Amino acid sequence: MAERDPLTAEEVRTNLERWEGWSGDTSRIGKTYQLDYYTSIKVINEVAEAAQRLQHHPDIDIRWQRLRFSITTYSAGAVVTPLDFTLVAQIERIASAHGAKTAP
Ligand SMILES: C[C@H](O)[C@H](O)[C@H]1CNC2=NC(N)=NC(=O)C2=N1
Repeated sequence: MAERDPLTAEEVRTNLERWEGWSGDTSRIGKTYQLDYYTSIKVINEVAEAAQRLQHHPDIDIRWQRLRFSITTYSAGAVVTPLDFTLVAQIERIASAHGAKTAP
């Protein structure tokens, strides 16, 4: 299984179960955090560094008290791949280090 090979629906489901608040399907996965704007900017900066290292970049939506990441592998045809979950792990590490909670 190469990092940019499409995951099956079952593989996506199994991977999603490991990460609180992440949801999606074989096309895209995402999570919304409850986090203040200023701290979200710090999180985004660190996630951007991880994205550069991985050469894999999340779509990001930032609002006053919400920060949402949405991920797909465009180069594989906008499907979910193992690389997306590698990025999830990085986002979770950074977000939790800044006290981010799963949005209700
Ligand atoms: C060559 C490689 O596909 C591209 O450089 C990278 C860049 N970052 C990327 N980010 C995301 N989300 N999906 C991609 O397919 C992707 N491709």
